[in-house]
Amino acid sequence: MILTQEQEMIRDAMRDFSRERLAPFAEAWDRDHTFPREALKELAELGALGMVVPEQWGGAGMDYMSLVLAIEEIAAGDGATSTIVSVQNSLACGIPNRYGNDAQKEQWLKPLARGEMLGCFCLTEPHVGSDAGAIKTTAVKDGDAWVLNGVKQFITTGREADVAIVFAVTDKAAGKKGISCFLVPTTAPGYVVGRIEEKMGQKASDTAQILFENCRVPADALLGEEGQGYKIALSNLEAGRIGIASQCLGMARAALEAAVKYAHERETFGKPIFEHQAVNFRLADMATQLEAARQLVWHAASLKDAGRPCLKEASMAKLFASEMAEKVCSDAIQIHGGYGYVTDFPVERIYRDVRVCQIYEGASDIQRLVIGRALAD
Ligand SMILES: CC(C)(COP(=O)(O)OP(=O)(O)OC[C@H]1O[C@@H](n2cnc3c(N)ncnc32)[C@H](O)[C@@H]1OP(=O)(O)O)[C@@H](O)C(=O)NCCC(=O)NCCSC(=O)CCS(=O)O
Repeated sequence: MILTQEQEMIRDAMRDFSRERLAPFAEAWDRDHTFPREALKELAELGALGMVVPEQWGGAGMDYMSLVLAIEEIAAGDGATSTIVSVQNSLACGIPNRYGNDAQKEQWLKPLARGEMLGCFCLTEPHVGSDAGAIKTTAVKDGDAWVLNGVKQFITTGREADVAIVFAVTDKAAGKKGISCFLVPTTAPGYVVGRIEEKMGQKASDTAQILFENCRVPADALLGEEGQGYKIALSNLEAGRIGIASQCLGMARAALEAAVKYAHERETFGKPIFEHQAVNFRLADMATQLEAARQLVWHAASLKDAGRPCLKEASMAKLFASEMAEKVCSDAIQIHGGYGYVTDFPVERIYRDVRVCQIYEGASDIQRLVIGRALAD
């Protein structure tokens, strides 16, 4: 697939930004659990927080291909920042962009797309992850308001967000068709930030448990139709999964580049290890797997840009890219030997950061389930 000149320019600008403003700080942010607020502000100025939202609604009006290129570059600098950016674009902006009315777009989408606000996506619950249709959080109509009660789990940017997109049951008898979607300001009384998870990686991005304790929002907080929530969640996870797959490309590329550099510097048996065929072949396999994943991601993004269905292709891209990335990052550690296992080199952090890509926004086996179902059609 050949990129347009404009797409190449976006990629190059993001690459420069990532090298200067993300990569040099990623280790310290990880160590100190620092939320990258300043970097996000700068990314907002570059239009990277609402890339595919039309300009009319505060976005950059770009295509999905540009978004995946940007996410790859951001992830190459810092995996945690790329998660925040991916969730912001695909879910926090993606859902109101697609389902919001004009008033909701004015109030929420514009500041989200400009990056003046951050958003989070509250679907998963402590006992409900893959089986998303089984959520228990409720929203009950009370006069002119909705009152939400329940607990959401593993919410990216849950503590830092200004607005949450929340899925709750409004009609228990209707099953999955009784789930609705709400825009909840995080300042609403009853939006309570619970535990902040202590994670294996991506420590610069906050992952929170969110409690809804009689959280009262006005009637116009309902996003889309009552009962449409499950469909809204699943249809946007499709774009979310392309975003996660792009992150995998960036992190795997950073690990590959670190391994190539180290292989040129490190000598054994009288020559750089790059010249040992065992190492060179390993690097060749890593580069090939990475490129194969990139083609899947670009294919899914190009279908999305063409307005064509891409549920299966998005799942294929996420499945392959996330499993590829863990293997490439593991191989990068292997090439570094003992130095790959300590924090002096970036591959240790990247390996920890990339692991969750096989889990969030639909675990690998959920992607297999979606792909398998498509084979039956
Ligand atoms: C496991 C599942 C795939 C099971 O799905 P279901 O069988 O329960 O649902 P379906 O019957 O397939 O679909 C229900 C309904 O939605 C419509 N639908 C589905 N997909 C799309 C789509 N891509 N575009 C448009 N519409 C769609 C479908 O046609 C049905 O409509 P009708 O009823 O026919 O009218 C599913 O539960 C699943 O994907 N599970 C995984 C959930 C998941 O990924 N969770 C992660 C959440 S996010 C996270 O972890 C962190 C977020 S963040 O980083 O903070």
